[in-house]
Amino acid sequence: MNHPIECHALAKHYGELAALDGISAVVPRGQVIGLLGHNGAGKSTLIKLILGLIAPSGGRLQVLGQSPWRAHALRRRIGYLPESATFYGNLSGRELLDYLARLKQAPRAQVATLLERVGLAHAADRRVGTYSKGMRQRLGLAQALLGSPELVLLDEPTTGLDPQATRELYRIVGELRADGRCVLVSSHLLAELEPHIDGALILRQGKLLAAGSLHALGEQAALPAQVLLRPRELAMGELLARLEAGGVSARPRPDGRLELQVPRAGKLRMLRELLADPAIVDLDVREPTLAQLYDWLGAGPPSTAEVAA
Ligand SMILES: Nc1ncnc2c1ncn2[C@@H]1O[C@H](COP(=O)(O)OP(=O)(O)OP(=O)(O)O)[C@@H](O)[C@H]1O
Repeated sequence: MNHPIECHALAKHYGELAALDGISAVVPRGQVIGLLGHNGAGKSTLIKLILGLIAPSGGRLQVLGQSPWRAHALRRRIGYLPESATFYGNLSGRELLDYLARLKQAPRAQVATLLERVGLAHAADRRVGTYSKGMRQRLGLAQALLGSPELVLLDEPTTGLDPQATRELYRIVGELRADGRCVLVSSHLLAELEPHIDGALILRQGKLLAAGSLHALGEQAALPAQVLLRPRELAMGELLARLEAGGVSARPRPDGRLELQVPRAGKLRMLRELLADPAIVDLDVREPTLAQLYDWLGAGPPSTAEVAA
């Protein structure tokens, strides 16, 4: 069966500039995939190509089994929340969704359900012009879900949302995944995004730097785990000396704990030894984060020399 998004050597040029430079990847059904990259890496260009708003300069792109360029009927099967959604402020939330449901040929009955789902039922009959930024973002999510799209594209979806609304948004994203939809989320907030995605597409200067499940990318990077130790009272010096004698370098932290970088290969053996050490009263293990993986891949912005080249 086709994947919701499949691209091969996909390219988009603006004159001399390769905004996308030969991207090959698939985005599977029933998964939430992070679309990551620094400013100007090519994320919005990829989203516009998927939506069929711009034509590729080369390569092949299939979205829900067809080429998206000028495929107007395909857009009804895709939900899209733009980075800063602007709405006609004189309509109420309900009127606006009613109007968009008609445009998208979505069942009008979905309007009330979606307003409820994004937590806007109480404000459904208020003018959108009176909505807060977070409320407008929720309305944007509701319009993206009209017509029960198979593919949902969310561009920086938590901009302007408070922590509770952010949790609610990711709860809905989780429901979409459970329902077999495919969700592509573009974001710079790696720590916020990490618990909610199955995998990532990481772009840098128009090229695909990495693609795959977070687990597979983590295995590939083989970054060390971070271990935090709390020594028994007055045992810090004794513990540090013992670790150093064993060839382990530890960094004392301002919170009174010791931080160790433990290579994946010897992790279990080292943890067993640490657990048996009477000078340690508490121990935390932290796996490498998406942000560390991102740095390891060198996904940051280009240097001045690269820009000049
Ligand atoms: N219409 C256009 N004409 C010329 N250059 C463009 C156009 N659209 C995008 N670009 C360039 O293509 C490159 C990729 O831009 P794009 O908007 O896809 O990046 P992005 O990863 O979405 O960045 P951001 O995180 O800032 O939104 C950038 O160098 C940008 O200046």
